[in-house]
Order: sequence, then C-alpha cells, then structure tokens
Amino acid sequence: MQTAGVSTPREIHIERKTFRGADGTPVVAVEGLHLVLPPGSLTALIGPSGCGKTTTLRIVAGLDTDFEGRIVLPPDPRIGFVFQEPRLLPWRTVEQNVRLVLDRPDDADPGPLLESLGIADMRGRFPTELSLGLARRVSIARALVIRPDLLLLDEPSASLDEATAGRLRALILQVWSDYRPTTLLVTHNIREALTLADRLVLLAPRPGRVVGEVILDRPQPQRDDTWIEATRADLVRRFPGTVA
Ligand SMILES: Nc1ncnc2c1ncn2[C@@H]1O[C@H](COP(=O)(O)OP(=O)(O)OP(=O)(O)O)[C@@H](O)[C@H]1O
Repeated sequence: MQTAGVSTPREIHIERKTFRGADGTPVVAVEGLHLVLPPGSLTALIGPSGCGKTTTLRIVAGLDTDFEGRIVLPPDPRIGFVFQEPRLLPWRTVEQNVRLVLDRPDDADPGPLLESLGIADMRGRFPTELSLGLARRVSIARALVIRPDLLLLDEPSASLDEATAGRLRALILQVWSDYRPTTLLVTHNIREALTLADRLVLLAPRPGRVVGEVILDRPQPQRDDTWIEATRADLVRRFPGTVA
C-alpha cells in the first residue's frame, strides 16, 4: 500500500482483481476501477450483486493485497470498516466491543457516539441480546470511535425491514454529519445511496467496471421521497442493468 500526505485525497486504483474459480479458471472480479475520494465526501459504489463491491472494499481496507493496482491513503491510515455482519465479540458488552479498537482503553469516551446512535442505554448488554439493526449500530460506533481517515460501509441496511433500514440511514446521516469521515459506501440499494451519498459511482454487472459517475449536489433536507423516486427512475433509464 502506498501512502501519501494527510491532505492528499484517498485514491483507489484497481487495474484488475482476479479470483480462481473452483475449476481453476480465472474470474475477473474488478477491472479498471479508479476513484478519488475527496476528504469529507461520501461516495456510494453501486451495482448489482456480484459486480465486485465487497471485493473492492476488502482491497481498500488492506484485507486483500493480491491485486494489480494501488491504494493511496494517508500514512498509517485509520480505517473504520462496517461489515455486512456486525462481527461483535459475543462475550463482550456493547461498550467493551466499541472500546476494543481504541489504542488505549481509556483514550476516548464512546459515550457521545453511543448516544447519537441511540444505543447509550444498551452499553452493558451483550450482542446476543441485540437485534440485527442494533448490532449494526454498535458496529458503526466501533468504526467511528477511532476517528477513521476512511470509513467503509458494506450494505449497512442489508437484511433489515424497510422501517428499521430507514431509521438506521437517518442515524448514519446524523453521525456522518457530526464526524464527517471520508466514506465509501457499497450498496445495491439505490434509495440508500440517494439518501446518504454526495456522489454515486455506478458499476457494470461483471466484472466491476465504472459505467457512470453522478454528483448529487442537492442538500440533504431537500431529499424527500419525491426527489429520490424521480432520481432513481432517471438513473434506471440511463444505466439499465446497473440500477434497479
Ligand atoms: N474468494 C472468492 N473466490 C472466488 N471468487 C470470488 C471470491 N470472492 C468473490 N468472488 C467472485 O468475485 C465476484 C465479485 O464478488 P463480490 O462479493 O465482490 O461482489 P458484490 O458486488 O459485493 O456482490 P454482493 O452484492 O452479492 O455482495 C463474483 O463473481 C464472486 O463470485
């Protein structure tokens, strides 16, 4: 991983990522993906299932280094990763799970973050006592408490009913506005992308290749259902097969 100065935007250049299929044949998962993430921006990477979104996040996070290309991040980057499954330690409480990622156990108070995410009164509970929606909030707190240089969100509202997903998106928007981490969100849910992002990057079905970029400069309070639906319909027309 190449590093750069703190003011340098985060850059993703994946020339090619290839997996071996079960019979040994190569499967190109991502190709020619170039993204610059300006500090404090929230970019949504959107595309159908199997287009390489999770693979891209894993490469950006340094969890997969077997690819052609380069990732440019500040030196010693702090990366907050919200996985699709919350990945909480079941024998630790909510607060202990969040504190676990801190360099020194007492160097930050996760209290305000737990408060903002509506889970402050659950700090003493264990993950098995939480619904998926609440566990996701804990994993978001754990990702944000380190003040990440880059926040990676993998389908944050997957497997949630629409009402719970809507509440979670509102909370994400609120904490994101408070903390303003540079964020890369991957989702196949266009409504989620249109609610949260300031820029959309659309990927073709397979392999992941950028087919379009859309800047969403409408301020959040004006993103009502009418605007979201009209924008979604316009994108479906312009990018068939990518946006549903
Ligand atoms: N470990 C692996 N071994 C072989 N092929 C893989 C592996 N991981 C992913 N792939 C393949 O790479 C492609 C991209 O997968 P990836 O999970 O990144 O897509 P995705 O866009 O995140 O999909 P989804 O929205 O369903 O999570 C798919 O064709 C997938 O089958």
